[in-house]
Amino acid sequence: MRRGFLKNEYAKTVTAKPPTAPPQTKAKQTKKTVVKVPSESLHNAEDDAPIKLAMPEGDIASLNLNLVTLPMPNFLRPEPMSICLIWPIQKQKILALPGFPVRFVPPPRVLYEIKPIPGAGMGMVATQDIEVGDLIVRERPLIIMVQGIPYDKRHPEYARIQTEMPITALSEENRSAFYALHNCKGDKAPFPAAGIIDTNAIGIGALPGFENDCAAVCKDISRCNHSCSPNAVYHWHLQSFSEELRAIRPIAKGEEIVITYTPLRCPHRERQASLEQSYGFKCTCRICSLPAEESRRSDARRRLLVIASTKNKSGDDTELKAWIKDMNAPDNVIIERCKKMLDLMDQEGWYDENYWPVYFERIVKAYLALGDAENAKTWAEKAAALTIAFTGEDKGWSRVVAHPQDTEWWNLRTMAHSAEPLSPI
Ligand SMILES: C[S@@+](CC[C@H](N)C(=O)[O-])C[C@H]1O[C@@H](n2cnc3c(N)ncnc32)[C@H](O)[C@@H]1O
Repeated sequence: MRRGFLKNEYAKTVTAKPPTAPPQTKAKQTKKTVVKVPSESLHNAEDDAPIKLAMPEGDIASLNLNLVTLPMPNFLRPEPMSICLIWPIQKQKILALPGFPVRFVPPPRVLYEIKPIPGAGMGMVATQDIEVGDLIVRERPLIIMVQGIPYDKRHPEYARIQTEMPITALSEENRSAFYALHNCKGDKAPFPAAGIIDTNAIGIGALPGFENDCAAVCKDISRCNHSCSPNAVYHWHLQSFSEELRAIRPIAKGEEIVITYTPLRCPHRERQASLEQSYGFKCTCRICSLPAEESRRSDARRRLLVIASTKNKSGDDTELKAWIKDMNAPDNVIIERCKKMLDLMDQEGWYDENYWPVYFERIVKAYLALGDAENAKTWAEKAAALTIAFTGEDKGWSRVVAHPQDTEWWNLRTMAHSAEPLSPI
């Protein structure tokens, strides 16, 4: 589960496009700033086009990887650092990023503890109530490396030396923290560090300069256990060179903080097989513990969400625009349909970044088009919290909360209808 980090496209203002409006509204129009309702998929390509290096399959270790401390020790501003095993070009590109690095600021409050979880080793547990979007952890990873290095089959000895290099370079405290992490591969791993990396590494996507994904091992985030109804999600923030973990559902004090290790769109049986094979455990989360009939319903709900996502795309306003003009369509038709989809997500406890944004976007736009500021704000607030949870930024939702009347959707349906000629008596 890996997302690119997005540029804030929505912070900029644009000149108002005059809506189709009755004459009296037109007369009052002045040029004003229009607030945009965010409507972009949360997925995005990396800004920086990676350079393609000719890399023979399975021959990773023979190439010239460098051991680098990033962001770069600054003795005037001591901060945690990550030991990285990356290509020289990546180091150059990262250090050349404008404004890099953004200062590392730890979360204002400690919201969790790491403690034993029955049947699941250690895990992360909330020590306070946590709201959607709240920052739970911000961490500079212990180590970062190009994926696949420990398992270079053509040069197994060299692979071991390379993998252990960044671990050797860690401080004694961090090295102990690394070796204290769980190794679900046991003797099946070619060497212990490979098993620990395999069990705990988090995908952070490609770093600038090279197209292959990198993986990070973190002291605390790597302690999060799995659930098929996760209440938290992590994302990589390149500018501060840190991994953030945020809540995607309210988490009560004492509740375990859980993420997903596997694609949640897959049916129960496939999820179980993948977790067993890659992480050596049988998932007993709420969804995986459902009786057979209920479990089939859960699979069907997930399938429905996947199918619906192929038809409903963020930023596609065709349906909304047709509804705005259609006098015969009920006011709540789009809102109710979208709420049903969100209800399926609630039942599953599964908020997938590919699925929820489009429904929030449509609900907010529909309420705006109806001139219902209160409901538009309530839903835009929820969308802001979830967007922050997945990306660390609100992407412009807070502006919609603050200025619903200044959005380009405001009152569109109401105006379209009041502009209709009266039907003859
Ligand atoms: C990244 S580690 C998570 C932290 C780990 N529990 C520990 O003690 O350090 C992944 C391992 O945790 C265990 N684990 C994670 N989620 C689990 C779950 N839902 N049920 C049982 N074991 C789980 C498995 O042993 C898995 O290989």
